[in-house]
Formats: sequence, structure tokens, C-alpha cells
Amino acid sequence: MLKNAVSCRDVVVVRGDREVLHGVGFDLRAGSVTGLLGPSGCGKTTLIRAIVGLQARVSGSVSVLGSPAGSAGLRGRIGYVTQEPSVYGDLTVTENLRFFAAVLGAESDDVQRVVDAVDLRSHADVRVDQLSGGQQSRASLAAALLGSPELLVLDEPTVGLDPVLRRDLWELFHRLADEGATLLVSSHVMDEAARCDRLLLMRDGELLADETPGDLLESAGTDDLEQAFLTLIERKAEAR
Ligand SMILES: Nc1ncnc2c1ncn2[C@@H]1O[C@H](COP(=O)(O)OP(=O)(O)OP(=O)(O)O)[C@@H](O)[C@H]1O
Repeated sequence: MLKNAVSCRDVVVVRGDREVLHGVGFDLRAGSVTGLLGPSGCGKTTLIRAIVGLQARVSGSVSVLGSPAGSAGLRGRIGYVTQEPSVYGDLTVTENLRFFAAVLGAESDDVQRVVDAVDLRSHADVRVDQLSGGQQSRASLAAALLGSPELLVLDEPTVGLDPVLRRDLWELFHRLADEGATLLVSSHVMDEAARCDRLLLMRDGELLADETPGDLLESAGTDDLEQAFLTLIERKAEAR
């Protein structure tokens, strides 16, 4: 098994006429849950798109499961959930998942497994356009879990979910990691950071920290992750 599922070195991305990532480098250890945190517009989605191979104008190196990001062989090995629902509104949850399972070549009993995993059993036969926003997000997540991908990249998967569901989903993320999957989960919400094995903190297209939550708190001398992030920003500004 690879030690690192993802390795990024000196990643620079230009979007429009602006450089939005300015030389980002880090590794994602296989079998871990890493949180990608930072304010709106700091470049989280851009970095995620570079990892899943969808971002144009990327320089530096992005290696995913031992291959360059975007390699054809990676397609079935990565599950990617965007901020937009990625399932069809006019199909039921089960119909969507059967369709995606067929496209991916996943076993048909995998559909039941992923419906259970995201706790959508009671709505499995409801059309997606009749589900709440949080239920639609869970349907998209279920589609990404089909075929048990080795790398799961989730862009704000818990937005709009209640605390009980968020807790359940984080438990699911750790269960998947215990089974060997690697997860990168972006979030705005600092209280989710504590649930990660490791944190990547971004600001203005740069990585401010790549640490465990415990180390981050210790180095900032606080027991509050939000405060730790602010302390890091202040230190960075002073160092300039
Ligand atoms: N299609 C685009 N063309 C040009 N610039 C873009 C495009 N999409 C995003 N950007 C810019 O790239 C930068 C990073 O955006 P990105 O979507 O990666 O941020 P983010 O951290 O994911 O934000 P959020 O948390 O709000 O989703 C922003 O300054 C944004 O304005």
C-alpha cells in the first residue's frame, strides 16, 4: 500500500487572469481523514479540482494514488462530491445509484450498502427533486461511495445538515478511513476541524498549516481551533 495517497508539490493554479494557488505542497497519508479549511475564496475548491484532475492551468506536481492527477486509470478509484448535487432530480435515489453503479461497474448490492451508509433508507424510492437539500447532498455522497473508491474528496459535505447527521457522517468518514480509504474533506466550519486526523489550513491561496488538530492548538497556545487559526494568520502577517 502507498504511504501517501496524494502528494502535491509547488502547486500553482491560474484562474482567469489571476494566480489563485501560489505554490502549495503537502501529502495525504493513506487511510487518514484530512480537513481542508479556510475562508471562502481561499482556494479550497481549486485545490480539490487539481487533485481530482479537473482543474486547468495547474503547474507543479500533483500525484494521486501513485499516478499524475487526471490519469485515466484513476477515474474509478476516486470519489468526488462537489458542492452541487451530482444526482438526477427526476430519478429516485435508488434509480440514480443503480445507474451510477452500472456506469462504474460496481456490484448491484453496493446500492443498498451506500444507501444505508448515508442513512437514506426511508427515502430510497423518493425522486431526488423531492428531497431536502441535506438529503440531496447525502444522495450525492452515496453515489461517490459506490465501488469503494480509495480516495474520497468531499467539498463541504456537511453543509445544511443537522448536528446528529453531521456526527454520523463524520463517524462514517472515519470508518471508511479505518478500512483503508483516504479522505479529504473541505469545510468552512472550524468545529469540524477537531474531527480530522490532520488539518490543512489555507488562506489566500497559500497553506498556512499542515498539522494535527492537537499540534495546531499547542503551537497556538489555545484550546480553540478558531482562535488557533486566527493566531496563525496574525503570526504570518507579523512575519511579512
Ligand atoms: N471560474 C473561475 N474563474 C476565475 N476565477 C475563479 C473561478 N472560480 C473561482 N475563481 C477564483 O479562485 C479563487 C479560489 O476560489 P475557490 O472556489 O477555489 O475558493 P474556495 O476556498 O473553495 O471558496 P468557497 O469556500 O467559497 O467555496 C477565488 O478568488 C475565486 O474568485
